[in-house]
Amino acid sequence: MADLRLPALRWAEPPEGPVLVLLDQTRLPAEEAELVCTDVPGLVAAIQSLAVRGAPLLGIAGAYGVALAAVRGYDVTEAARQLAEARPTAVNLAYGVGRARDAYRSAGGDGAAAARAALAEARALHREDAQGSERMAGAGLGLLSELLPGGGYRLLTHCNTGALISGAHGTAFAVVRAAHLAGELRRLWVDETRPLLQGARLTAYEAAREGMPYAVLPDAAAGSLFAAGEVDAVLIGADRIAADGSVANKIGSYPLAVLAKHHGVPFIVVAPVSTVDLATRDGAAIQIEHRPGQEVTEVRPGVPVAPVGAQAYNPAFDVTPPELVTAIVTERGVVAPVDHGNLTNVCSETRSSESGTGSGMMKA
Ligand SMILES: CSC[C@@H](O)[C@@H](O)C(=O)COP(=O)(O)O
Repeated sequence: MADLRLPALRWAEPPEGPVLVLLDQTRLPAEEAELVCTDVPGLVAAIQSLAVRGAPLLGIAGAYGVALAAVRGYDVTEAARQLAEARPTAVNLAYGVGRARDAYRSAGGDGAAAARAALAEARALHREDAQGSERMAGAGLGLLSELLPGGGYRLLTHCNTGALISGAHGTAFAVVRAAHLAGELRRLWVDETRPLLQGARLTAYEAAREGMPYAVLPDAAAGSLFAAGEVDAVLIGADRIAADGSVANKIGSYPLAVLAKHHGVPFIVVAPVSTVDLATRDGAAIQIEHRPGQEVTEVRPGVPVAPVGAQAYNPAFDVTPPELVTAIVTERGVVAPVDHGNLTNVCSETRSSESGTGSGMMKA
């Protein structure tokens, strides 16, 4: 079964008024339950609790959140500010919020027509994400066949990057899925992704629904897997890519990049151009979200594993420097991140170039 029974997110207009309906990711895989957001504080809470999460979907949710504020007659500027600040690392959130807010302002900044413009922009972003996901899947599969001509890939992924974070099949997971559909996926290694288990709970859920050959491993077991020669490539998504090609992604991505380099394995980042932030100079300038210590000291909310009062270090993301990244797959093609001109070029490509799914490294 290819697709989720419930979409990751949908706009609905029941008689009581428009709402944004989220598939509550905190309850997966035990149950597919929806969470209905009627206002911006509710959506901000859903973003912060990770009921809705993953960089591309945060952008889409943020855009719909602005539309929700607009159609319900709230202060759109303030709503946009609250949404954009809900989580700091994934640049897509501020990007999606900004697009809907700008559309609202361009349509007069008040009233029904402006609200319709914000909603239309959110829907456009949602569609673009779906189209971009398909292009990344094609480009990523092309890259895999170039890098690993023998086929039969054993791929390692981290966190969750599939249909749960996308209007289609996601970022890195869309490439894995394309490999599976092409009959070339021998094994998907799924990092459990401590502490919130996006891999064990969500990626395994998606892989199972797709009928993939997959196995979950503790993050700390990745080294032994590389040492045993069981990994052909690492595929991850990104929350923000700085101008120098540094990649912020879920905590635990950087150690995988170091392992991949040590073992001569390609480390591939799959992300839409909206994740590239040319205004952030380098990795050191990326703001990393730090989350409550209880996510580490408790095995689940209210069930402690560490002694009472234990301190915790709980960054949600880390930064992988460009020299450890083999390639960045975008919807506009594949770039080598160490050459700074490549990222600038791929971001400034005209939309007409988006029809291409070429997997060749773009020249700076
Ligand atoms: C979904 S594409 C890339 C990233 O957003 C993803 O890998 C990730 O790190 C998500 O983190 P999360 O804290 O679950 O929102």
